[in-house]
Amino acid sequence: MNVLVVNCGSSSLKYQLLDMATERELAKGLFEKIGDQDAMFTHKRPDAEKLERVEPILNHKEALKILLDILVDAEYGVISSMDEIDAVGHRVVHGAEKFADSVLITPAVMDALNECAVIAPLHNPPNIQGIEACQAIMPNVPQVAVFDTAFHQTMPPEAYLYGLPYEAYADWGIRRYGFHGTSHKYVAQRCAELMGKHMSDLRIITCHLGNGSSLAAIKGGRSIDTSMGFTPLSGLIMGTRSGDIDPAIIPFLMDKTGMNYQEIDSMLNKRSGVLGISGVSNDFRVIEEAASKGHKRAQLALNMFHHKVRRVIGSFAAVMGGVDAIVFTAGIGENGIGNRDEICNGLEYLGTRLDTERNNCRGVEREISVEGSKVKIFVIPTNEEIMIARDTQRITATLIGK
Ligand SMILES: Nc1ncnc2c1ncn2[C@@H]1O[C@H](COP(=O)(O)OP(=O)(O)O)[C@@H](O)[C@H]1O
Ligand SMILES: CC(=O)OP(=O)(O)O
Ligand SMILES: [Mg+2]
Repeated sequence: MNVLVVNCGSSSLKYQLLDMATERELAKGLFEKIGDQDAMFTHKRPDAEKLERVEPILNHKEALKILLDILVDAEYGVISSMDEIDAVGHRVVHGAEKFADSVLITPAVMDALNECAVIAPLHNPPNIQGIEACQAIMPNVPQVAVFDTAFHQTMPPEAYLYGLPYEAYADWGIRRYGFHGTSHKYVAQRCAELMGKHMSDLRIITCHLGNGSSLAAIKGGRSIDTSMGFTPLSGLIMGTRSGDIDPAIIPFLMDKTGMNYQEIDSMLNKRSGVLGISGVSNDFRVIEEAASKGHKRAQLALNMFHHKVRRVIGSFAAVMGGVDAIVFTAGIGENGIGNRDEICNGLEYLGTRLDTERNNCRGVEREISVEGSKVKIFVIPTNEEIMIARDTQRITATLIGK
């Protein structure tokens, strides 16, 4: 069975085509800056030259058309006709309490996704556009939605409820949902495999540190707490998102500056985080470069990020009654050698001992704690796509008889 995995961001589309008999990656690629005149398209199959193009791409539907043309292209293609795509799996960021598992997309599911879009305005609308575009182009191919929120549905109420009047939850569904669940689940499973243990015997803290960042406390294979909340805005300080702030700051700012709630929302989501603190960039590579040249606010942004990650690690060790392993993943977690070093510096009280030699790596799967460290530390490149493809196969297998 060939599964196409589609991950639509606000201005990007990442894809992978996988042969599920062997879980082999047939092709993968990325569209960036969709909507711009100079949108970028990169496509790669393991045995061929990488294709890179810059061209105007209007929207996600157009990106999907280009993608399907390339998949059957004589030079860069990997299948001879679109009939060889058996199913499509989509990343959907917010599924609220409606979805504790992946689902086959039906008209009723689409209605539910549209309802959830209200609480994930940055993420769900592009996810929905991606699904609709695929339905228009491949009307007979089954589509599956895989939710960032699903893995965290095991959190107990004391972890997911906010200290608001109970009606906020009962009437409006206001609670912590948590995100990046597919990534947290994948790296926790790999961590258990690398340790030669069952997830049920382990307490793992997974650190997904990318443009959006979140940590999860995974005890006995279940997410019992996570740093993101009702939306992906809360928790750690991120690229452009503030992370946790005192909610009283919002009415205070509205009163003092005359900003309306849309302006506040835009400030918190797009102009805050390490970008807002450093004034330099949301990209950690650029911030590190500036800090190394003595830019004080760039260094401050890095210090704040490390401090906040350490703070959450400490609190998650507390809620799990200890920790057996810490895993770093996503762009910064996989590549940020200095970031991992700074974060682990001061965690020794938990029983962690980072090996600086082993930590000198990027994008590889490896243990980075010293031999015999009581708490193991790992770098594990995430693979949300394989998780999405596996769920898509599981859910559509009987339907398409493969
Ligand atoms: N070598 C590196 N060192 C530090 N940070 C890096 C490195 N490579 C990538 N990153 C960071 O990873 C982040 C993007 O992570 P990623 O997981 O791809 O995010 P997203 O999926 O949210 O777009 C960027 O902020 C980038 O700075
Ligand atoms: C949920 C979330 O924050 O996703 P991303 O990191 O892709 O922005
Ligand atoms: Mg990501």
